[in-house]
Amino acid sequence: MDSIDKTYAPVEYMPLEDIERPERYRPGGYHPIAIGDRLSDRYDVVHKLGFGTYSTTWLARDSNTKKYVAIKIAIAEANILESKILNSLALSEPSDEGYPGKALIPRVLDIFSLDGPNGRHTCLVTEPGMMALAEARDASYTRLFKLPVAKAIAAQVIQAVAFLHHRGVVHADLHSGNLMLRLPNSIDELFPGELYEKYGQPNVEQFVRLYGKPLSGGVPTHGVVPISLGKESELVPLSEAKIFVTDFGESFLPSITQRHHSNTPGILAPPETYFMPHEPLSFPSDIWTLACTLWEIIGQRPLFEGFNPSSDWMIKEHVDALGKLPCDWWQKWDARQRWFTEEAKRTYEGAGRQLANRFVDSIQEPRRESTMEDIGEAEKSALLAMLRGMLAFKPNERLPVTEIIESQWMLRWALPVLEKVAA
Ligand SMILES: Nc1ncnc2c1ncn2[C@@H]1O[C@H](COP(=O)(O)OP(=O)(O)OP(=O)(O)O)[C@@H](O)[C@H]1O
Repeated sequence: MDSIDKTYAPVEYMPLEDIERPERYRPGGYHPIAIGDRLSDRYDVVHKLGFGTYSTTWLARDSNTKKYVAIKIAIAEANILESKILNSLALSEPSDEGYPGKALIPRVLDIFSLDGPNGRHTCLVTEPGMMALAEARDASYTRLFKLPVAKAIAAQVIQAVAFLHHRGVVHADLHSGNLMLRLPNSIDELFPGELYEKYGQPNVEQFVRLYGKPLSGGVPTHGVVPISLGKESELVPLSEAKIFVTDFGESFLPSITQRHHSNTPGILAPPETYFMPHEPLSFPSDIWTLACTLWEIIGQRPLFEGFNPSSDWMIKEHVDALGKLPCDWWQKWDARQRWFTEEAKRTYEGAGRQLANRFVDSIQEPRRESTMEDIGEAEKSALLAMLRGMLAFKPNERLPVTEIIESQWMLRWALPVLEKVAA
């Protein structure tokens, strides 16, 4: 979402695990919701699905259709471009033929506004997901998907990006927290009481203001821990390896909007954000982030690592994995001597991990240790060739998605598995 203040207010309330900070229920912030609320005369709030910087998302039962929906309630006065982009993607265009990725973008089922103590909030109604891929991995000890499941998911993410780029849209935040496993339709057969029996009653905790002060107006009395509808990543069967892409809050059309910054997590941001800050970002920036995200879907550890990393640390990661930067960028990078000689060799012997080592540490060994299928030699070459093409330093040298979708890895190893899911 564009131009929204991300700063956090000082701590005023007891923090609660897995619940949004109550400080963010303030004018211009979240809208207070309680389980059982009826929204827009139609949707009964049954549970909470999650929260982010710009919104809280609730599971509700649509009294008209008797189906469950996700209602994303934006912070007040937010400029919601997300619904405009989703609505335009939903329009039928003859050129969409041959883009299966269209089915992987959520349809906006309804949109309405809510007025409350913190302002006017746009509410976006879409299909509810089971859980984000990131959540399935976080719930798992191995942090791995079975290999066929990972391949089927990766193929769908590529198809989704192919459709978005075909329609002129850069997603701009393609991480595994924004890729959602689909819920089986059978969930709609459960009444809310049965849903609670299966997944547990909402876990509701009281918000407590520090120093015995009363809650500020606009803060709900209770917070709700999000429901867990899914399972650990390694338990996801191939039949459930169906996804959709969420959170178009960062998305933009390069033909209309000049975007120079990336709000995607630092470990996924492309190097042009550091070296070409005056050039607008475009489709290749999605391709870099897509490569990092495909790696995480197939492996156990991120491709590039860092905890709250500085840009210099990230560039060091890129050079370790992929080799020396193009000459002009190398000269521009003042911090290079902290880690490298002028030939881009590490100043400390043994330090630094190349792409091939990362492939072993992150993908092959963890898979073997978890007694899961690993990747054979021919597939490994095809996968690494595709990823290397996606990770070209200069954005204009990166593979476009039209070539990724036709890559050996996609055609020979990923799509055939995806076809089994559809069958
Ligand atoms: N359709 C959905 N089905 C299930 N859960 C959802 C859905 N949409 C959002 N969520 C949950 O809500 C969380 C926040 O949603 P989202 O990332 O879209 O919000 P945001 O405010 O734009 O956040 P940020 O930009 O900080 O990621 C997600 O991580 C997910 O857990």
